[in-house]
Amino acid sequence: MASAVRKALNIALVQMKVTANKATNLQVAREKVLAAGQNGADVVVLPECFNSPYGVQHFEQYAEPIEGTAPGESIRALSAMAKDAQVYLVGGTIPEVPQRQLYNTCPIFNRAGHLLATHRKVHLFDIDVPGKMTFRESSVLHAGNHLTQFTTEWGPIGVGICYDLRFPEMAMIAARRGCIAMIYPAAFNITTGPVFFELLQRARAVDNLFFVATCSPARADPEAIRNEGVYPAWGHSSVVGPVGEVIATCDHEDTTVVAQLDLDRLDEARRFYPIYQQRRFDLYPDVAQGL
Ligand SMILES: NC(=O)CC(=O)C(=O)O
Repeated sequence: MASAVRKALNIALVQMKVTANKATNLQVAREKVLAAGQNGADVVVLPECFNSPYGVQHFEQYAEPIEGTAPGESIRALSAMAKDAQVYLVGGTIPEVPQRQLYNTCPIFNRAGHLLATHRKVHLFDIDVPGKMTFRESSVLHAGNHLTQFTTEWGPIGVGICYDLRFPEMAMIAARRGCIAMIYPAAFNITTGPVFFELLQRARAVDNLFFVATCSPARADPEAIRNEGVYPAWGHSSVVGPVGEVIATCDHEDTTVVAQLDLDRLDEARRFYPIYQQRRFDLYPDVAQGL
């Protein structure tokens, strides 16, 4: 008898504290990914910049190659974690240096530890909110040039990184290519996080009637933020369902958020609100490009 297709997948978001010590970050990530796998996770997500502090002054020092014959230590460690935990691993992001140019890149592994895909942050985080938050990723990073999806037994899943969440086109194209979810390793901050983070996740979910999951670093200690200029991550890693409902979330502490993505929820939302059939691409053909 053919085995029934499972209609739900378990996801775990590892909101870990990131330090200046790469080896410690890799070890902490490993422990948490293995624990998530033991607790039944199918897909585990790490935060944006999980192996290095988040800041343009740090990227070069922590950067590694991802693809090719000599991947860096973070990639070897992530591959082993995915294999040992038997999970799909959306491996947060690391600063990537394929040759001379730097990227902020998310590597994605299957349960055997094979690299399935990489997503290079497409929209770089360049903002200036005077006196609160100035960040200019483009001063050292190059932008990625492709949209990313990977295949699972539940359906394809799209991947973006943090600032990519602000661009609805990316999630919409993923949805129209059949994705059941978008996953974003992210590091919003205490200026933009309270205003935008949940709102953007709920917007992307309800725009497309699919799941959205984000994974942030935990917030550093207040003294390190005040005295050493450490990036003040917002935290609040979350899973949002197809009608914009927050299924699981947290504050800014070191924790793992778990949730079930029940595909019946997605089918039901699309039955109740048939926007996929009702779109009028004849009136907005420029948005129809990109498939
Ligand atoms: N860190 C980011 O890429 C994005 C962010 O913090 C924001 O959009 O706000």
